[in-house]
Amino acid sequence: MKQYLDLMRHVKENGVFKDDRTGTGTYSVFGYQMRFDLAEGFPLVTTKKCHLRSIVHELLWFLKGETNTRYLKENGVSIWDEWADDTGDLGPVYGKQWRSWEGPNGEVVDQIKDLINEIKKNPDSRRLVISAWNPTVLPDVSMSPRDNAANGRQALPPCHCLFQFYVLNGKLSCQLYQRSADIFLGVPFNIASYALLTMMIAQVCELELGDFVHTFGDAHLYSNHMEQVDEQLSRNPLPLPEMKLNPAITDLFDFTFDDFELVNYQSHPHIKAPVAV
Ligand SMILES: Nc1nc(=O)c2c([nH]1)NC[C@@H]1CN(c3ccc(C(=O)N[C@@H](CCC(=O)O)C(=O)O)cc3)CN21
Ligand SMILES: O=c1ccn([C@H]2C[C@H](O)[C@@H](COP(=O)(O)O)O2)c(=O)[nH]1
Repeated sequence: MKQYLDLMRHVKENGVFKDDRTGTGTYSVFGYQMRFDLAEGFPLVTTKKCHLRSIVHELLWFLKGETNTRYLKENGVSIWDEWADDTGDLGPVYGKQWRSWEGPNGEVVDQIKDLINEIKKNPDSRRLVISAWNPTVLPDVSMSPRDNAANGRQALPPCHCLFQFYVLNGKLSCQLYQRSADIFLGVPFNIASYALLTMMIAQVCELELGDFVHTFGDAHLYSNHMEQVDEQLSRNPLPLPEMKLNPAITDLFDFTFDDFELVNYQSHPHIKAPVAV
């Protein structure tokens, strides 16, 4: 995961102090790109121990089209709790936009289902795009995330907001545009999540693995993560683990937690950091 450490080092060395919505303060750069060849191993950060369980459950939760933290809580995942209202609602976040985007005339679009059909039917298409960015449901900035969720708006605007697939020589690649990136806490999750989604889609579309390309808008290090960043930069990356998917699954929506097996994950110890809310 040299790519991830290079990003961290780049922002530490070139980032400029910038205030942010949470009041924490960040060191920020605008625009950066990383590339991972998914055939070379599963891109899970090795310079700190990452909790793959949370990542897998969060992705399955998006794919179910759910936007309430109930499923996550039932599975011991608490990463979205700070933004949910008292009933666990987050408003129409990722799951809603991916699986049931509402159009102006009441039509409902299942972007993921349509994407799978299109990859199978028309792999050369340049329109294999999914957007979670829906301006009609963005939060009202005068309200807290919880109050927005309680009022039917997104608790937070999507950070990983647009992604595109690309098929060449029987290999599936994916590029994500992430408008805002918490490099220490969020990005290891985002890389692993999209790598996994690409592997799942490749399997059900009978394609080999290509690249995951990760493109950033505002890539930042929170000012209260700098000690953790120095610790992580002092560590050497270890060989990448391997991710095995249950080969019997042929429908994207049939994957469950037990269909994923991470093998040979060697990592340095976990590093704790506070999340900016
Ligand atoms: N400031 C901020 N950073 C984020 O990465 C982020 C948000 N806000 N808001 C929405 C989601 C929630 N995400 C989160 C939230 C918390 C962790 C976190 O605390 N991770 C810890 C513990 C992991 C676990 O419990 O499994 C870590 O060490 O990675 C990670 C991603 C990603 N997003
Ligand atoms: O998947 C995610 C979700 C969120 N983040 C980070 C990026 C920012 O630090 C915050 C969101 O705050 P905004 O003011 O809406 O940009 O969460 C992430 O890195 N990955």
